[in-house]
Amino acid sequence: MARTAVLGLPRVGPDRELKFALEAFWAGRDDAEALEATARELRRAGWEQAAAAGIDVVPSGDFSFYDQMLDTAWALGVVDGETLEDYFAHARGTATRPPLEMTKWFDTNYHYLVPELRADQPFALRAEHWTGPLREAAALGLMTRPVVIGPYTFLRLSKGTKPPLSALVPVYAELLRELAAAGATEVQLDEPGLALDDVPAAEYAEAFAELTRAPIDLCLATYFAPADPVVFTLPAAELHLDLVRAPQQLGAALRAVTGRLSLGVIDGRNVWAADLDVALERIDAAVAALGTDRVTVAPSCSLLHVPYSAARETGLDAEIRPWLAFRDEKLAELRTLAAALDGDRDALLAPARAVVSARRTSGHTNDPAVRGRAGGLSPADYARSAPFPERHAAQRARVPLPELPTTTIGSFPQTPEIRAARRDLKAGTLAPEAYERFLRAQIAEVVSHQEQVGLDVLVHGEPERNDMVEYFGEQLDGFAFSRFGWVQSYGSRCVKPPILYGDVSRPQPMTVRWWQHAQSLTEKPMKGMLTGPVTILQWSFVRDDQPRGETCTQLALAIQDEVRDLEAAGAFAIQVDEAALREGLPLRRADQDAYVRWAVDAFRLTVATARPDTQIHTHMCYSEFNEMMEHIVRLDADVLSIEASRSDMEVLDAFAGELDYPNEIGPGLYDIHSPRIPSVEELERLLELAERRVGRERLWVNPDCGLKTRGWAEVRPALTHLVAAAQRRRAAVRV
Ligand SMILES: Nc1nc2c(c(=O)[nH]1)N[C@@H](CNc1ccc(C(=O)N[C@@H](CCC(=O)N[C@@H](CCC(=O)N[C@@H](CCC(=O)O)C(=O)O)C(=O)O)C(=O)O)cc1)CN2
Ligand code: MET
Ligand SMILES: [Zn+2]
Repeated sequence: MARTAVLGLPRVGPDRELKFALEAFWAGRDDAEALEATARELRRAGWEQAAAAGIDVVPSGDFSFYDQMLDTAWALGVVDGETLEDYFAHARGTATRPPLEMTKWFDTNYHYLVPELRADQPFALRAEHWTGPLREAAALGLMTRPVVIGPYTFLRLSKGTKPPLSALVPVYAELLRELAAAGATEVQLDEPGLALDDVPAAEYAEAFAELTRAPIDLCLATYFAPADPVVFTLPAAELHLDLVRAPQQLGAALRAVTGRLSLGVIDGRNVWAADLDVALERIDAAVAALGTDRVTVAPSCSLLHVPYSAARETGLDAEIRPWLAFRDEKLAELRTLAAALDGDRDALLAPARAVVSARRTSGHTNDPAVRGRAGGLSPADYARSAPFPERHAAQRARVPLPELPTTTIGSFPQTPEIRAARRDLKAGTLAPEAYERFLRAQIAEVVSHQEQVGLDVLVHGEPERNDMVEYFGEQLDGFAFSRFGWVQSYGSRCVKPPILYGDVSRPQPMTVRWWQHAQSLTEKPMKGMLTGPVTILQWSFVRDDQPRGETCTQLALAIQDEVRDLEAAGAFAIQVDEAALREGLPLRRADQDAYVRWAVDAFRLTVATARPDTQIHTHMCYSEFNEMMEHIVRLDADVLSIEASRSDMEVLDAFAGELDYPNEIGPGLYDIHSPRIPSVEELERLLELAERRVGRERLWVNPDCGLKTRGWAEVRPALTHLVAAAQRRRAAVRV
């Protein structure tokens, strides 16, 4: 019999129990024992539910209080400490120590903490990080498979002067021996790093061979992209491949593997009920080549990236809900697939087939008006009507700004008061008119604060938005939104990605009335604030029945309608955030060009209709720009704000190099992810560095991202210092 396996489970809890337990612990409202108890309960529920769903191989050791990379660094002795407080200090920083850097986990919206290594890095194993949960599950009567981030992926995702792979082999070998001694018969080595370019194949093969000496089966798991072919030659007891992202690998794998093959046929990154016939075609091919005993049926990757239960979403359109599969439904799909291998296939598959065909033929997925508009686009529709120098002159003539204009990225603190008002609105205990009044008052406060501080280009603060993507998803046609569909973004922070199921259009203005209210309160220019098409696409669960580029064009046209309406209402500056542009980049170089082309085109299309004297801003965070400068140039935004604070303005080298980025640019002067308040002197120094790199004429002054996660106690002084630093630099001699 083919077996079923799961690579990892969601861990934040169906009602974000872990989030609330963490925040209670951090705030000192609960002790470590309470947090541990919540964690144990979440692990137990996850294991038991997976087992009850008929999953043969249930993972352990994938649970984390914050992040699995931090856990690995902790358990390998790369970061120090003893207590939970010590552990969280690495994640959140302390008064005296900054946290580890945080960045995107491959091309997902999950963030991991980046361990920093030294060439002579010592390692010291804390095997109990994995043996503990293994024994905990065993005590519940469940045999689990420990999940360990493999040595190559750990090394590749770390920073600093890295030791050679061979330096990690002894500590991993010791871990494998400990796991075997604790009763594990197999271990899942997660190596998504082997799905990136430039894998050192020979070095990896050598390290892997060394690890196979341990008395335990090694299940090597790759996902998110096609694995480097070296994996087919390794003596792994089992090899896992992501056949959703990279089905083309199957043929080569079937010819080459000597152990078991784990087929990632259920999408672990998206929420659609699977076409089980497509999955079975792959499973059948594997069974024919290897026999059932050597086949495992699994999701493509860990289920960390999907919510818990679609069945719970009773508020969804009754036509659409059956199209969805979250964790629970995916577990059931695995079970059905395994059963279908030697059961009555037609009977078993009938319900899933009905869903797939209903979705395919639904009127929801096909709006002729949207299709007509997208189909009628021509190259001229993707360009502003005047080149940057002309636009620049027209914009300065319309609104004179000082040198080094100051602004912010959009959001102001999402205070508990704001979140509570939204909760009360949803619960029906706050009337819509009262909520509206409350938000208008919030906006007035944000505007008055910015005037007091002396910023030049203001924002309304985004208090009406639960999230910069979800807010737009809720107002666009073609989207559904869940109630409980939370997915971990980092630490205790979660997002609820909207579900893009159909053709997208904008029935009515989404932000104009908030903008009008904000602008009515000030003489200063008020920026319109929109999320761009690529970021909406990237941070939503997106239909998989047409190319993402096509969906993105529809989004661009919908947001273009909003740009037009903001402009008509009188907005001088409109910001279209593309925070996720870089993150959407495919992992393999071979696929990157095509993506960047349509992604940049989508941005251009969104803002193309703006008049020359309308100033288009965009914002990007988490961006390594060096390898994509030409594309950033092609965005042709009038003003671009980017994250730069952590690198001492080094990012700006890319903008000052041979390309000589022509438009205006606002390097983020301080890191909003940290509660630290930057001093005037420090900001002034960074501004001077920036000036040296790109010149004063093109520079804007701003933080590196929105302020929504910060409190007012931090925001007030930080912005005051920012404006003071700009004033000092204006008065200083040009460098
Ligand atoms: N989609 C997306 N991806 C992104 C980012 C982003 O902003 N959005 N930024 C980066 C990641 N950064 C992030 C920064 C903050 C949060 C964040 O604050 N998330 C909130 C949830 C945001 C939200 O939707 N809030 C709802 C409130 C939902 C909620 O918790 N409601 C409570 C009640 C609220 C209360 O009483 O306090 C309930 O229902 O019980 C709202 O504002 O309306 C959280 O985890 O706490 C997430 C990601 C990259 N990826
Ligand atoms: C993650 S990018 C955030 C941009 C958004 N305008 C904000 O300020 O929150
Ligand atoms: Zn940002």
